[in-house]
Amino acid sequence: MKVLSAGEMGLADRRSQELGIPEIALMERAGVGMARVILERCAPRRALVIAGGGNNGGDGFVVARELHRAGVEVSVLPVKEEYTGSPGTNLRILRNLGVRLIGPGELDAGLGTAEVVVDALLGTGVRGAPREPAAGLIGKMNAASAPVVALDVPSGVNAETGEVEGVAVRAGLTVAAHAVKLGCVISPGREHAGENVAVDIGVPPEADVKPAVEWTTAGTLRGLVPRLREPAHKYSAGTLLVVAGSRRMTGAAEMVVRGAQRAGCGIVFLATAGSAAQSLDARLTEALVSGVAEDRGGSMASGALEDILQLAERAAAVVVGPGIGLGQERRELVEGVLRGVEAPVLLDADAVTVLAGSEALARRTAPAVVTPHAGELGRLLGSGAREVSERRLASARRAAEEQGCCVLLKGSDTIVVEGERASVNSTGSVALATAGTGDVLSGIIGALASRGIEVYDAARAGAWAHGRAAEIWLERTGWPRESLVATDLLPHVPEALRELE
Ligand SMILES: NC(=O)C1=CN([C@@H]2O[C@H](COP(=O)(O)OP(=O)(O)OC[C@H]3O[C@@H](n4cnc5c(N)ncnc54)[C@H](O)[C@@H]3O)[C@@H](O)[C@H]2O)[C@@H](O)CC1
Ligand SMILES: [K+]
Repeated sequence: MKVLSAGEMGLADRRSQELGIPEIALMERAGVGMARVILERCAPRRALVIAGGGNNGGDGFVVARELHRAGVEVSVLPVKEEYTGSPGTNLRILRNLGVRLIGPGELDAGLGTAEVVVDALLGTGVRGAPREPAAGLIGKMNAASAPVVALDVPSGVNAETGEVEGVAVRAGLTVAAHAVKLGCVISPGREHAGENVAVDIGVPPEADVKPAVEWTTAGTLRGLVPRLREPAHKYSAGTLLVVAGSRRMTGAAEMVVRGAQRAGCGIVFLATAGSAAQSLDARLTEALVSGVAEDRGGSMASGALEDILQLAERAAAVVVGPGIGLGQERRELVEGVLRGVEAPVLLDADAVTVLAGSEALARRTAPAVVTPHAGELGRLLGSGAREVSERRLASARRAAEEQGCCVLLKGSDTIVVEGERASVNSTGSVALATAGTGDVLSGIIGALASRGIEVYDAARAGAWAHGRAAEIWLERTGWPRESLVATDLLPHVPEALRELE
């Protein structure tokens, strides 16, 4: 699957036209391809096409003609009085064919009988929140009982960013011209798009564009994760220090360690609160567990820093955060690790939260990666979870710039940003929305970093393998996705990583 931003698609389109391919030829191939997908997937007897005033509406007119040609009873609602250019030509053909054109007054009846509603209202040309009458039409489409297929982009979704400023169509399927639009793989646009499919519209390779934001697939990662080379001993295979857990939170530490072990770490050291060490040592037979100083609540104390830095000297990477708890002492501990550890450091969970307002991360020059979800990133940025959820790519970019580190923003669309580089992960499932999966992810990324992979690549490869492990679990068990628990991922991590060889 190819993913391009709206701007990149516009460039590919302009270049194609400069090479002499007429706009109407691109529109024709787009509409023909989109209609074929609709016929194959939905096989409707009656369809309603809602067409906007731009080229997205023009695609809709071609789709309507193709559905009509295939024997579907089609109604088309053109929102504008007068059409010119390629959309105008295609609307004229519909008139000549006697395809039923309806006005707003007949919309409810059309929606009531349609077996598919085709959203050709707004595409990549939308600017700002949908105005009337588009906004009202989007509401009607969302209230329809028939499935909605969006052409190119669900109307109202920003194809560049995935942001939704006002209302937006909720489609079951989005059929894009040439490439899936970036805004359809980034939340919340991703959820509005449903399944994404792209159809070929004849853009020649000479006109194509290399995307600035990578859609991370096995293909883009292949060869990145090295196989162990002989002779390997446990240290050469990657040593990782995990700083995690507290008296009341031992599971998080365990899952980070296990994730790292399955991702090929040669040896994992765990530094945890003294009172948690014994039980973790018993559970983690292959890890070297050290109990360090803790406060009265059973969380690691700032006085543990010296021991932790000593352990870190033997490690090629360090993961800090899961289950360590909050408060000033943890903040001092995390700041101390950022100051004192030269090896790549991954900060997750509580370690991200305690850094709100701290300058330790921004000051650090050695590699670092933070792996927050929207709430944690919202605290780090001081912008709040809602702002991050609504503007995910922009928020991740801002954090990466302000903190001068790699940022992995968790979500159905896991986004990884460092400097100018950005990527969106292609694997995963809603099954991952369960406790502890983030801990496993930290372990995987930490292990990859400990094996010498730079943090940006470790983060995107780790996210990919983590999502892929969930997919493999679903394929193998056939169980409902709600049933997945975080440790189910572990046996599938090696299989996922093997797909990258
Ligand atoms: N040029 C290309 O690369 C190709 C584009 N195609 C289609 O063309 C689309 C882009 O076409 P356009 O650039 O004409 O743009 P759109 O058709 O996406 O949108 C433009 C129309 O929306 C209206 N509009 C914009 N913002 C609005 C708002 N906030 N509220 C209400 N109305 C608003 C404009 O007045 C105009 O009528 C693509 O999404 C795709 O569907 C395809 O035909 C294939 C080739
Ligand atoms: K659309």
